[in-house]
Amino acid sequence: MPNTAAAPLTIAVLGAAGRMGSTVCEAVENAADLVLGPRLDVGDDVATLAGSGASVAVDFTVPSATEANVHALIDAGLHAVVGTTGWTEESLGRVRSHLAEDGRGLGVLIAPNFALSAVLAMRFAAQAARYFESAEVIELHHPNKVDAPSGTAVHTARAIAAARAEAGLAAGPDATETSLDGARGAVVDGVHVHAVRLRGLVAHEEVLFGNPGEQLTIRTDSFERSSFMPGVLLAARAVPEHPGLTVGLDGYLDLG
Ligand SMILES: NC(=O)C1=CN([C@@H]2O[C@H](COP(=O)(O)OP(=O)(O)OC[C@H]3O[C@@H](n4cnc5c(N)ncnc54)[C@H](OP(=O)(O)O)[C@@H]3O)[C@@H](O)[C@H]2O)C=CC1
Ligand SMILES: O=C(O)C1=N[C@H](C(=O)O)C[C@H](O)C1
Repeated sequence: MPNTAAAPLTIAVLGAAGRMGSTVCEAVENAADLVLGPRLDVGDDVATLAGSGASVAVDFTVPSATEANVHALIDAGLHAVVGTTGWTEESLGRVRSHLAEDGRGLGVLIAPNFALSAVLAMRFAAQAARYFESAEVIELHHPNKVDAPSGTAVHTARAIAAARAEAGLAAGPDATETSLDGARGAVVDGVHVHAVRLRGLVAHEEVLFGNPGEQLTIRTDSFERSSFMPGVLLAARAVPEHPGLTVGLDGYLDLG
């Protein structure tokens, strides 16, 4: 929904020179109801955003910087939309506490993936998880990606694990003895996650489910970073209306 408030929302961008940050700047500039505010990169002080006219900041930086950025944004009185990966239950908890202590009703959205196809894939995977003996996640990305496994894959695996636990499912069958470390990928809450890095890829994920005699594959593909922009802009417009911490864009969508 476009922002129809009297004053257009001014959006600051952190990591503005990066692959995602530069795409966000372009998308904001092309949105009639939004104004592009300060663009921050390495070495810029987030505190300068206080009084800059920006009310929302979008962060696509690096996992090692994003938590400090969010705390600084809260101190500066800005709502935050965060796509950067690397969040843990502990770091999310610290943001939740900071927002409660701050008491100004600021909103923070932290989402591992803003592409609608990925949001739906995560939702469908969580729904399917209870019905299959086996579940594994394969994420496939461009080779310049700094982290592995992807934030989306971690989020997907955690959701599958939670749904399996709720349904009382035991660990998936696996009698393999590995002769090389890493052969079975990383294990996130009991779910195996495999990371592929390949030139030509952008951002992709397959969630594999298996039962005797049948399989289900859920796949999402982002071929271009433009795929993330409708979700980022939706979040930037909506975050002032969602005080507190929200994890996942589905928290702003009516997915039923
Ligand atoms: N949620 C989603 O839908 C998506 C999430 N992502 C995630 O977004 C993040 C960024 O990805 P991507 O754009 O590809 O990465 P890039 O490396 O292209 O961009 C990151 C940018 O952040 C800058 N930067 C690093 N530290 C800081 C800091 N402290 N303050 C401000 N800027 C900083 C970097 O500068 P420099 O290069 O000079 O270090 C760089 O310009 C990753 O965590 C990625 O996983 C990516 C795509 C979609
Ligand atoms: O670094 C990327 O490119 C992406 N990062 C996010 C992640 O780690 O899940 C989202 C998307 O997969 C693209």
